[in-house]
Amino acid sequence: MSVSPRLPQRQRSGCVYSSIHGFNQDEIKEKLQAFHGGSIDLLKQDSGIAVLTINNPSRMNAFSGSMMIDLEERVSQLENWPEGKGLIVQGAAETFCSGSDLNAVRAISNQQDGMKMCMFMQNALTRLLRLPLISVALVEGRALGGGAELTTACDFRLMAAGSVIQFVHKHMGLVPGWGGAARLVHLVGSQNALKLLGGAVKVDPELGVNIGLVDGVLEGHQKAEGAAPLLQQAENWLSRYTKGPAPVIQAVKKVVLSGRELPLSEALRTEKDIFGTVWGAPANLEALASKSKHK
Ligand SMILES: CCCC(=O)SCCNC(=O)CCNC(=O)[C@H](O)C(C)(C)COP(=O)(O)OP(=O)(O)OC[C@H]1O[C@@H](n2cnc3c(N)ncnc32)[C@H](O)[C@@H]1OP(=O)(O)O
Repeated sequence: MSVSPRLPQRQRSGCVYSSIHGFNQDEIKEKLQAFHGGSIDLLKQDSGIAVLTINNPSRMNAFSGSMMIDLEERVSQLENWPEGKGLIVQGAAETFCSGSDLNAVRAISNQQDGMKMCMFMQNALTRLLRLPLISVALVEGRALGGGAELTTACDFRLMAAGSVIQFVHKHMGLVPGWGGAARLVHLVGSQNALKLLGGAVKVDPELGVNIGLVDGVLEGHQKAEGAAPLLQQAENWLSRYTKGPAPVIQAVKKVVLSGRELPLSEALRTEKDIFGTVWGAPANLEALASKSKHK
């Protein structure tokens, strides 16, 4: 999907890096493929809400190399989903994601491979954030390192009671490299981002809400007798924003995206173009014919 007609070429494809940056996707894919295990599973539902599951429970849902490739492929599938409106990103087996698979990290710890992996994941997560779907990370258990970065590649974050988001990079002698620092600054401001990264702070739901990282707290079964399953709670939470026809919901996401990423004049022109796709379109004409009141 092209984000908008006015984004620069490399943003139009959703990617940050291409061959002009010396990035060769096929080359790094071949390398990543050697580190297998786990999967990224995609379930597209009739409701227009898809569920993306990080699935590598024996390693606390750490990202193997093949899972990085899976992620990129799932994002491509979501970019080509005309009926899509929303996306929930969750981890399997009651935990979110413990970041990069440390076995793969050790094997590609040289400078060159590290840069390539970094560019690959930045591209994939930037495209995830730029999907014309309203996305939410459902954090249950731990979101560590790259897992914490992944949560920032969604529009919203929901945390189950007792969960933790932690940018542990400093403890690994690293900084975020999957775009998580840049996105974190946008979400919580540079002061809070500096505290979270500099202190490798454990963000619980209360702190997350206070600093604006987290948009809602869900009750786990353990806490609230009879509480709905977390995925159901997340779907209910998201459905208030995805109610309506897909072209309208996608247009909502696109105008916000252009406002977030583009300088004002460009964002305004892009908004005009996106407006043009919904003006006089079926949902608009239907609403006009029904003389709906907004009481
Ligand atoms: C730019 C990206 C930067 C990054 O993401 S760097 C990676 C950052 N993440 C980490 O350092 C996480 C390291 N892991 C941990 O701290 C702990 O395993 C963790 C997640 C708190 C869970 O602790 P526990 O509940 O005590 O469970 P455990 O340690 O026995 O783990 C269960 C099995 O999962 C494995 N595991 C967890 N995180 C992993 C990872 N990132 N890569 C590879 N394997 C990982 C862990 O080795 C263990 O496996 P095994 O049972 O010993 O075979």
